[in-house]
Formats: sequence, structure tokens, C-alpha cells
Amino acid sequence: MQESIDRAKGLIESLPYMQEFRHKTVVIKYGGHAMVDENLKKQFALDVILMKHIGINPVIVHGGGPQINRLLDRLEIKPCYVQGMRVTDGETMSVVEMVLVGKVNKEIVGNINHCGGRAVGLSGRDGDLIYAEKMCVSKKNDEALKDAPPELIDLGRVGQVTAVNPEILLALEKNDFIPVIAPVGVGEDGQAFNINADLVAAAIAGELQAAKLVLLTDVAGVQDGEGTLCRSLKQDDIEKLIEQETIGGGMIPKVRCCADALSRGVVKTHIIDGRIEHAILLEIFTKDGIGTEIV
Ligand SMILES: Nc1ncnc2c1ncn2[C@@H]1O[C@H](COP(=O)(O)OP(=O)(O)O)[C@@H](O)[C@H]1O
Ligand SMILES: CC(=O)N[C@@H](CCC(=O)OP(=O)(O)O)C(=O)O
Repeated sequence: MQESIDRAKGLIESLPYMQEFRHKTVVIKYGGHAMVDENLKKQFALDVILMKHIGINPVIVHGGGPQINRLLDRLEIKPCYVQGMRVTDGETMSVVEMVLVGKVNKEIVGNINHCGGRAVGLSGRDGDLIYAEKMCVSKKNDEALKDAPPELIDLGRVGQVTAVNPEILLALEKNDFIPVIAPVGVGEDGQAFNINADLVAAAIAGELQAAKLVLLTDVAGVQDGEGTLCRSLKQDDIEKLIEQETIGGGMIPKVRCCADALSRGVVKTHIIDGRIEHAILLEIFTKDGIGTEIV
């Protein structure tokens, strides 16, 4: 009996958060490293469906870096990254679009719908959702690129978001669908751009004036210099921690995306471990959460 009572108490603990976020938008970035196995993928789908059922508007932006690398490997194409961005020539762009839009996106949509939700998959090219332009990488302040010849920093079809056209998302929300977005944008030439999924999630969260942006990754959150999890960070701390090299690698674009989303009016951002079952629910509906919040 006590176990059942505790379960009910757990539900009541969530009530204030359910009330707070009803009718609000929560953008979830579902990173490729968080898509570990079938069980975890199903739990993710169930979390999203539960959010939708209690009146929250979840919008999913997914990645798929490791999944792209697996196909590139089979095609014997070596992946190459500059400052966390995949150098994307024409052939790689076809693989990126095939994997993100054709495979990963459909798998997420399939899981949500199979579990009883109503998801619709989109790429940034659908309904002109994400406009993009070529991203230029500066060699300035980058020791690793100091001696690189100029052609080495042409990232090819890597894009950055120039605008989000939310029309299609609003139409889906009105009809109670859950949008699942692949991070491929459209350029002025009508061609596809490969965009880092964190950047897309931040731009969409800003455009929709989301209550939250939640990034699911493969670490517990942001760690301090001693390796301890930071429960809460302020937007102003971020550049300082990058300068001190406490934050490095793939975490740099993540925290910068959070700062960018906050500047665009998103209320709170979170970086959490997507490999934990029900990570999103634990972060949003419990007092302590499980990862790092950036406010
Ligand atoms: N201060 C830090 N706290 C946590 N992770 C960090 C930190 N500095 C660097 N990292 C690295 O950032 C990585 C997360 O970025 P990345 O692998 O690009 O994530 P994803 O594939 O989910 O987009 C971590 O696995 C970790 O190695
Ligand atoms: C330009 C660029 O690097 N694009 C990423 C898009 C996918 C992504 O961001 O996936 P994760 O979130 O799983 O890393 C890529 O090609 O891997």
C-alpha cells in the first residue's frame, strides 16, 4: 500500500509543474547520442506523448550525428569536423539528408505514433520552415586551424539559421500534432543545408517563444572544473567557463545555443543526460531535476 501512496505523492509533486507548463511550448533537442536502444527510444516517445496529453506543446528537433557516421563508414567516407561542425561536401550532404530526414526522423515519428501519439515529421525544407545560409568558420582564436590553408575551412553545405517560418508548426499545434524536425535547412538557391541540431533547436525555441529548451545529450549536464555537475548556471557565466576551458568540445555550441535561446526570450534552458529513462519528465516535473539548468 505504501508503495502506491508514494507513487501518488510523486504525481502530486509534479502537479505545480504540470499547471505551470500547460499551454506552453517546450522544445526538446533529441541528440543522436541519446538514441541508445529500442527501450530508451520508446521511453522517449512515451514522455513526449504524456507531455502532449497534459496540455504542453512539445516540439522535437532531432540530431543523428552517430547515425550519419555509421552510413558514411559503410560507404567508406571519412567524417571530418571543424569546430564541432561536419564538413559537408555534395556527397556527404546526400547522406546527411538521407539519414536525418529519411531514417532518424521517420523512426522517431513511427515510435511516437506506435505508442499512441500523433507526430508529423518535417525537415527544415518542408513549408520553408528553416531558412539557412552558408556558415563561415573563423580561423581567429582557433589554434588548431592556425596553419590551415584557406580551403580547409570551407565547410561546404554547412548552414546557419537565418530565419524560422513557424507557419507549419502553428498549423500542426492547432491540430494537436507533435512536430518532429530534422536539422536540414533551405538556402536561397533552394538547396539543402546541413545545420547542427543544437542551433536549429535554439532558433525554433526562440521563434516559438518557448517556456523551455531541453537539450538531451550523453553526459549528466555541464561539469565544473572538478568534474562536479553544475545544477544551475547563469547566462553570464558561460563565456567565462569557456575561456577557462572548463567547458570544451561539443559542450561549447550547446551552452552557447542555450545563451542564444535565452537572449531570444526563451525562459529557461536545460542540458540533461538523454540516456537516463524518462530524463525529460525527471527534469521538468521534479523539484531538483537531473541536469544543468541555464537561466
Ligand atoms: N564542462 C563540461 N561538461 C560536460 N561535458 C563537457 C564539458 N566540456 C566538454 N564536454 C564534452 O561535451 C560532450 C557533449 O557534446 P557532444 O558530444 O557534441 O554532444 P551531442 O552529440 O549530444 O550533441 C561531452 O560528451 C563531453 O565530452
Ligand atoms: C553541421 C553539422 O555538424 N550537422 C550535424 C547534424 C546532426 C546533429 O547535429 O546531430 P547530433 O545532435 O546527434 O550531434 C551532423 O552532420 O552531424
